Amino acid sequence: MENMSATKTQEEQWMVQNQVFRIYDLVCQLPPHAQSVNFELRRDNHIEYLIKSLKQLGPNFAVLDANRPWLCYWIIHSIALLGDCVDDKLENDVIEFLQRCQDPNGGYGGGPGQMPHLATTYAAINTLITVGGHKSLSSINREKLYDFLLRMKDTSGGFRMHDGGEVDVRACYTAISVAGVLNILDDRLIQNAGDYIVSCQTYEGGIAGEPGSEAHGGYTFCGLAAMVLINEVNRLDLPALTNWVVFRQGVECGFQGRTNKLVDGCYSFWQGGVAAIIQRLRLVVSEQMGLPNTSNFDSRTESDNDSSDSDGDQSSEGASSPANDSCQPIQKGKSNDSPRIGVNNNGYNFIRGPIGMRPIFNSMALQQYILLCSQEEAGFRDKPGKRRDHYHTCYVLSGLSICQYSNIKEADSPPLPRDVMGPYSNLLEPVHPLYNIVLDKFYEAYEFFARS
Ligand SMILES: CC(C)=CCC/C(C)=C/CC/C(C)=C/COP(=O)(O)OP(=O)(O)O
Ligand SMILES: [Zn+2]
Repeated sequence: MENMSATKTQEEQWMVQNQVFRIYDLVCQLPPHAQSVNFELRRDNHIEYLIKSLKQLGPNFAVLDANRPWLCYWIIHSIALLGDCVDDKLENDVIEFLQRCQDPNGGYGGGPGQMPHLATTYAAINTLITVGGHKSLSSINREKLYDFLLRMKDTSGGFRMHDGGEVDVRACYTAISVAGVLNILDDRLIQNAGDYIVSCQTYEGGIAGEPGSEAHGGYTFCGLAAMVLINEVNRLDLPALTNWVVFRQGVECGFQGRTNKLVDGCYSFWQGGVAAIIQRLRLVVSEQMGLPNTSNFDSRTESDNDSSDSDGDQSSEGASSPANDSCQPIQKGKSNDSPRIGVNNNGYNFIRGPIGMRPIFNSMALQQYILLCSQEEAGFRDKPGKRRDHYHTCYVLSGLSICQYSNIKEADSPPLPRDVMGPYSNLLEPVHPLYNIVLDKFYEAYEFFARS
């Protein structure tokens, strides 16, 4: 990768970007007639739709034949985001069904007896963690899963989706994500994975599925989250990535997945999640831009009227910093020789530390798109004119949660009412942005797998 040492041009670029967002804030301000618009989240309807869907599927979850663990994840995660859970019988059905998808040699297939696949493995693990409890968490055969992950490891450093399958950034993320959350991530799995992901960052700044392809929000999320989990995020060109993602929010207020394409509700998470991760990487971003760490590019304007949000947290961003895990000296494109201290921290410090940066996207505008354009009477969709589905319900709700918590400065602090579009009762559960698992469930799994 070309030498990206900080130049004035980059600083200028950043300032232009901020300026664009000032203008964007104005454009997206609600017009006077919008006072009467109903921004309420139809929580009860969504829960009813989701639980009904799960019940209708029966204990075999028999639709989308090769994607049944995904269906479990989309529905169970959505219900958890909405602050609810399913009854014991349904929970049990889910655990036992996923048990039947678990391959004797590790990993989960799309249905019972199907070949294990990294995507359905990720969906199954995230579902079981979201269900939580001893039966669910102990149903995962971590030893065999580790063997499966190692078998999927490719000589390039990346991973294959399944035996004989394609190598891409999705595979890197799903492998690293499940290994991280189950506390089985080690140097053998990590080896050269960063090289592969770095080779997928494009001239636009986003990350593509494979080297030479087009940058896309889905893959950018996967690549960035994986690089944080393996402590190598400083090898990505983060100013370029930031620049790319901020310009993916369209005039419709939703996000697009790639340049010149239409906005779509599901990118509220894929791109919104990227933004949420970058907000926790302030030290690395400022180092890469050649700005002093005391640079105050997250300060609020006076009109925000929040003096507690001055830069007084600078020192606390040290040892316990979320960015600390990833903040070795910058070696873009190069492998880090230093030991990976904290690699088995698995995203815990990342989420616990203070958040160093204000949102880099227009969170209120995205919430408007979600509540007015993506929300149906029950369930969520890509855009008006499209039909609701469980995938969009899951990722639109995940994106809404990201928006609502995008202005908090500390994990566990509740958002201010002014940062939640519509009534405060719209507030969802927070998610861990590296895994897209509801935070409480992540903590439960973190403790469970730290012990076992
Ligand atoms: C964890 C995991 C498995 C992540 C998957 C990430 C993800 C959503 C990747 C997107 C793949 C892709 C190129 C979609 C383009 O679809 P399109 O051409 O229909 O849409 P577009 O016009 O919006 O680009
Ligand atoms: Zn979509």
